[in-house]
Formats: sequence, structure tokens, C-alpha cells
Amino acid sequence: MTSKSHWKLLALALILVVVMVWYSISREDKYIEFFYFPISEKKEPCFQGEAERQASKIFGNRSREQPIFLQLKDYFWVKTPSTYELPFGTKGSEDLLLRVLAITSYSIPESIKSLECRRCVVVGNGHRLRNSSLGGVINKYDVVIRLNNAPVAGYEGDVGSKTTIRLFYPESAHFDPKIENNPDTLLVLVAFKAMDFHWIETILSDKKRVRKGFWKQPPLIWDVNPKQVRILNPFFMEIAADKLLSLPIQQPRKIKQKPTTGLLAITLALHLCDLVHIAGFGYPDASNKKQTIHYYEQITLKSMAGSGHNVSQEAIAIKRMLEMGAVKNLTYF
Ligand SMILES: CC(=O)N[C@H]1[C@H]([C@H](O)[C@H](O)CO)O[C@](OP(=O)(O)OC[C@H]2O[C@@H](n3ccc(N)nc3=O)[C@H](O)[C@@H]2O)(C(=O)O)C[C@@H]1O
Ligand SMILES: CC(=O)N[C@@H]1[C@@H](O[C@@H]2O[C@H](CO)[C@H](O)[C@H](O)[C@H]2O)[C@H](O)[C@@H](CO)O[C@H]1O
Repeated sequence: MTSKSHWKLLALALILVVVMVWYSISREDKYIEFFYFPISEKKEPCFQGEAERQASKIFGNRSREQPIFLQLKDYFWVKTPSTYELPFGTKGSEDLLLRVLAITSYSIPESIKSLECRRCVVVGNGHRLRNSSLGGVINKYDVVIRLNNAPVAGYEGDVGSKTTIRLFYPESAHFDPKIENNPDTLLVLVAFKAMDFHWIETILSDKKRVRKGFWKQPPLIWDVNPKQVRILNPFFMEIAADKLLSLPIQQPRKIKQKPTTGLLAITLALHLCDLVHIAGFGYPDASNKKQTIHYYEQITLKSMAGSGHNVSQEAIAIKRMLEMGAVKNLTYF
């Protein structure tokens, strides 16, 4: 090869790299995977109480006394008064809730309780997990928190196969609990409206299903053990909205502004764990209309219009938590 064609080849390669870098910036996730190297599989040192210390800086000390899951005794004997209605409190939904708490459970499993230091990872549903090869790293955490209908089957290499906790609501419960979870996965209901309690009651007690009152038809059959179901304390939704997003808690609007389930899960993890890592968080830029948002399906930001989320505000909140060291990110942000 002549030295002239050598230079031509080199110039072509350089142009290709420049185009790829430009494309990765403009299309966000599309090519960034090529430049992305997963972090080492070595376990991070874990310091007992560290996440709680960070949480108190963000959320204040009020959260220390709050149970993670709602308990029957607080509604059966004492009738805990709540200032807010769902999704920020339980005001007005107490009777339905009482029936659900009578058939479900509230304990934190011994396998989590007995850990000297709880290493947790919150797995968001973002597209940036695709081709991340983070499955092995994710599986090594003591507690793996997943969200909604995010699949593991077929994606084990990128997202792992362990699920300790899965947050869901009726409209997001379209997953096979046996295939996408482990036998002991805790299924944690995030209630947004009274009908959500009604749905779980009909499913678990095999009562007549109700079809009205949901923005999307929830499953009519859902094969789970009621003892694995927990009800998330709406207090965590309240503090995520208030302290992370500065949202008003009392909102007259029909579609309430609220944190995404992922941001809620990070809030929960900061109260349950000693070390909190996150992966798969981050939406494309609003101008990026073509970028798919999930690692498992082809939908864009358009699908979220009218869902009551402010993803740019959430990105600021997550960046703040990353900067102060409250959480660490396994993917890029
Ligand atoms: C159409 C629609 O309603 N989409 C909502 C979906 C949908 O209801 C479920 O997937 C069930 O099908 O649920 C949401 O979220 P979703 O289930 O998409 O994702 C779970 C959480 O992952 C984080 N995420 C996701 C994608 C992405 N590109 N970046 C991210 O950071 C977010 O923190 C997100 O919460 C939800 O519950 O929050 C929020 C979405 O608005
Ligand atoms: C697709 C959409 O915009 N749905 C909204 C629904 O938003 C979703 O609510 C979920 C809780 O049920 C969860 O917060 C999810 O992240 C949201 O995307 C609104 O809550 C609902 C209010 O009536 O209206 C639906 O159209």
C-alpha cells in the first residue's frame, strides 16, 4: 500500500470516529455502548448506616421512624391518621387498606435483616442497560430492586436474574410473577389510588374483578403468594415528591405531578440499605424523539406524555444525589 492510500485510510477512520461520537451525542444511547466499559465486579466497601446518614441530609430525620411497609396494627388498633390522600398518604382509603393488610404481610425478610451491611442496587428500566453486560455485577448485590414489568428472562446478561424487591402498581403488573422474579421476591405495591388496593384484594382473595377505574387494564389473573406482597408506605412518595422534586403535595389537578417509580425506589433504598447503587437511569433529551427509552421494548418519550412526571427535574435530583455520594451509578448519566 502506498503512503498516500495509507493517509486516506487513516483520514477515513478518523472521520468515522468523529461521526460516531457526534451520533452518540445526538442520539444519546445509540452508539455510546461502543465506548462504554462496565465497572469492575469487585465488591465496594460497605459502611453500616452510610445511606441513612446521606438520607437524613436529603430527607431530614422524620423518615427514621417510618416503617418501610404499611402494617396492619397501625390501621387495625390505632387507626393511624394520615394528612394526605394517595399517592402521598392513606387518608380516605383506610377501610380498603385494612382488608389488604389483613391478607398480606409487612415484615422485612430475615435474609435482608440479618445482613451486616446491605448492599443494594436499584435497576431502572432505561435503554442504557442494553448491551451493558452488567448482569453479573447486578447479581452480586444483596438486594436487587426492580421496577414495574421490567423483564429479566432473555436479558440476564445485561440486567441480571436476581430480584429481591419489585415495585409495581396494577397497571404495571403485566409480568409473569413466576418467570420474571425469584421464588422469594417481595412484590411491593405502590398505591396511587384507592382502586389499587381494591385490585390487589380481588386478585389475592379471588373476588370478582373490577375493570373500571384504571388508566390501563391491570391483569385479571396474577399468580402470587399473598405473603410475598407488601404495601409501600406512601410516606416515601411524599418525601420523594417534596424533598427531591419540590412538588406540592396537595394538588387539585386530575393528573397529579409525582415522582417516577424509579426515583421512589431510590428513596426507598436510601432508607432500607447501607449502600445504594443505581443502573439504567436516565431519559433521552426531550428533543430526541426517536430514541427508545426501555431496554426491552421500542417506545419513546412520547408514551410518557401526560403521565405527571418531570424527567428533567428528576435528572437534576439524581445528579445531586450522585454528586453528594449518596448513590453511585453503574451506567452513565
Ligand atoms: C406509558 C407509561 O405510563 N409509562 C410509565 C411506565 C409504565 O406505567 C410502566 O412501565 C408499566 O407499563 O412506568 C414508569 O416508568 P418505567 O416503567 O418506564 O421505568 C421504570 C423507572 O425507570 C427509570 N427510567 C426508565 C427509563 C429511562 N429511560 N430512564 C429511567 O430513568 C424511571 O425512574 C422509571 O420510573 C413509572 O412507573 O415510573 C413511568 C412511565 O411514565
Ligand atoms: C400513560 C399515562 O400517561 N398514564 C397516566 C397515568 O400515569 C402513570 O401513572 C402510574 C400510576 O398509576 C405511574 O405513576 C406512571 O409512572 C405514570 O406514567 C396517570 O397517573 C393517570 C391519572 O389518571 O392518567 C394516565 O393517563
